[in-house]
Amino acid sequence: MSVLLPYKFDTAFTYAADEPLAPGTLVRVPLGSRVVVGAVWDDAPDMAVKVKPIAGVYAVPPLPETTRKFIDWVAGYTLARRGDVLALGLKEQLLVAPPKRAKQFAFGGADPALPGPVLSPAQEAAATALCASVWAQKFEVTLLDGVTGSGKTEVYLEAVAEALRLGRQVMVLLPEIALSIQVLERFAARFGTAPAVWHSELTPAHRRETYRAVAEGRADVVVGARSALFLPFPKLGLIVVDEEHETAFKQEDGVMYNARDMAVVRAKFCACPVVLVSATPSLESVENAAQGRYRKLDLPSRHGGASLPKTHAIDLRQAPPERGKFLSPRLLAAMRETLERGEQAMLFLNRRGYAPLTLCRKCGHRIACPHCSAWLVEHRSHARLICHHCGHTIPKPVQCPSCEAENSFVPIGPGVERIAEEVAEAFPDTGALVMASDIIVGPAQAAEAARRINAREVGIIIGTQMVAKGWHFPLLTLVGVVDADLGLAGGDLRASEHTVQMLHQVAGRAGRAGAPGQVLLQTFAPEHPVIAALLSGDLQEFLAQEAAQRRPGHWPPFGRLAALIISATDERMADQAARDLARAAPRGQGIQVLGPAPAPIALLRGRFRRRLLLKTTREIAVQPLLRDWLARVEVPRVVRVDVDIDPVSFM
Ligand SMILES: Nc1ncnc2c1ncn2[C@@H]1O[C@H](COP(=O)(O)OP(=O)(O)OP(=O)(O)O)[C@@H](O)[C@H]1O
Ligand SMILES: [Zn+2]
Repeated sequence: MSVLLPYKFDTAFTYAADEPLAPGTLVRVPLGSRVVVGAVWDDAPDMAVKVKPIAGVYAVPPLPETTRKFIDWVAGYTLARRGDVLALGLKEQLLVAPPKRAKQFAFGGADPALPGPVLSPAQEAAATALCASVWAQKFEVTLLDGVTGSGKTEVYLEAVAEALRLGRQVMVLLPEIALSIQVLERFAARFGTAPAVWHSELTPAHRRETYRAVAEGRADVVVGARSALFLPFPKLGLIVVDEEHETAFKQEDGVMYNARDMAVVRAKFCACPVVLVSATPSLESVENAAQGRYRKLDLPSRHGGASLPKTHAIDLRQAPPERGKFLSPRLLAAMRETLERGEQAMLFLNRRGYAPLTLCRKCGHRIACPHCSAWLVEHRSHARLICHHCGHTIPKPVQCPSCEAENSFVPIGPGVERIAEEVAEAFPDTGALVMASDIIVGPAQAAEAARRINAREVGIIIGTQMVAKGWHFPLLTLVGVVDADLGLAGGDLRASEHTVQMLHQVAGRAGRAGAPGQVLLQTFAPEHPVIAALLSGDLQEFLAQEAAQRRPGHWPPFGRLAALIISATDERMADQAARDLARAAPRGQGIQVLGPAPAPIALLRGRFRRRLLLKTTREIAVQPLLRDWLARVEVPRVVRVDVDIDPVSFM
């Protein structure tokens, strides 16, 4: 009998059992001197080896065949070891039996018969189409593309209700579930009970109970982060990926997978529909819809007659802020008017901390991280300088290590904390709230932030990307983007696309209820295509331009891309390995290898990093090329080669 272990092995091991066990059965098996968890797998056992007996069987339902096939497929696609993929959903701690007296708590019981809102004709049409797919129980991908505030959530909740009526389970993936308190509340309101949740901040006991409830089919609606994909649903009937364009769906370490794409694969194995939802869909999904691979449903207007916010640029070359400040007079005036009307304003700056750079004003020395090619970022809330890549932190130095001047360090540029300081000076009587991932940590704090905003204790919200998505604050009518040009620099393939998506999403928080919204973009480049797209609101035209730029060079989604990241603590070894790999690179029609080049973050956590990119035309699969390539080059053990299929980040 072969058993796959959730550790760094690609192959399943062979064990003996007294009686045959069904594939997927979760077992305890000896491994060296330990006893570990494993899953009976579908591979043929290796008869040549002397086998040990299994040590025990867990009283948990076996991993369904759809889950096992999915795990094998993800490993094959991402070039990860199968054991590492299995480990994304199976951990020993999850299987510990619950204490005898533990209360069978609250899973399932979502009631699809409770009434939803009365849908508009456009919403109704989309909901009916989705419900028909759910009812048919066959694989189909739908892109639900609707403007911000058009009621996409209400529409997919109807599809969830349909799956529940059929007795099926539903998986809803959200990019940042720990912060998605408002979405969870809407599920609870719609179905009379809170959904099961799955994310990294659950307590071990909560995880264990949730795992069991999913495996036993008791958890009917699971709202989760990307790792929910690997839960052992026995009767999955619908997958929803909300905010499908979000880069947070890409796991960047360990098994590098894109949960949006893998959700489509998961649905295929389960023969169920999958719905990708966004107001700013990715070029990938738009192209898939254009090619007829995905069905597209549109919601062209906001619910209840609310209009989309008007967007204007503030040209900082003509109307700069006061010296040493970051908010222009026009933005400050708009904030004042908004507050006077009893409405709320939001300032967006995608930079945590107080200042991104700290510099000695005597000698120009900048404080960098010793382990990364990055500056340390000052966080006044923590009274420290912090590396955003590795977490290295020091108190702000009193003396410059370079010229020994005292108290000579000055902050350069703004982070959200510095904007909050400026807001406090300009609006001393208005409650302000900073929302950033190091300040609002976890679901409880997110809920408290939402409560304070809704209770009007807060007039001005200052936030990073955390505030961009999903939130619905009825009184919020003004969004000010402090630095709309941030994110455009750098050669990232999708820099423009991602900037448009993020800024359009944050703009979409304004004017969602009665009062009209307005968006002000502070920029030095109002003529830039990204800013122009935001001003016109014509995202289709923008994506068409993006497509026209990417198509000729076979850049995704018009070709395939994989990255090799070569890293070592010794810079020369990283260079040597990168050169060796480059020399052995695959060649041929439709294949191109770029690099090696130092990665944009050339030093990360003490490792020097080099990158190679493999780009092919669409009809060429990159996995066999990569397998063959990596097998032909011997790389010293101390050099790590990470393979990133469909890279999202180019850092
Ligand atoms: N038919 C309806 N009846 C009553 N309220 C509705 C209806 N449709 C939408 N709403 C309300 O309008 C608001 C916006 O809807 P929803 O959040 O579903 O939009 P969305 O398209 O998911 O937004 P976004 O992409 O900006 O997050 C919500 O408060 C929602 O409850
Ligand atoms: Zn660092």
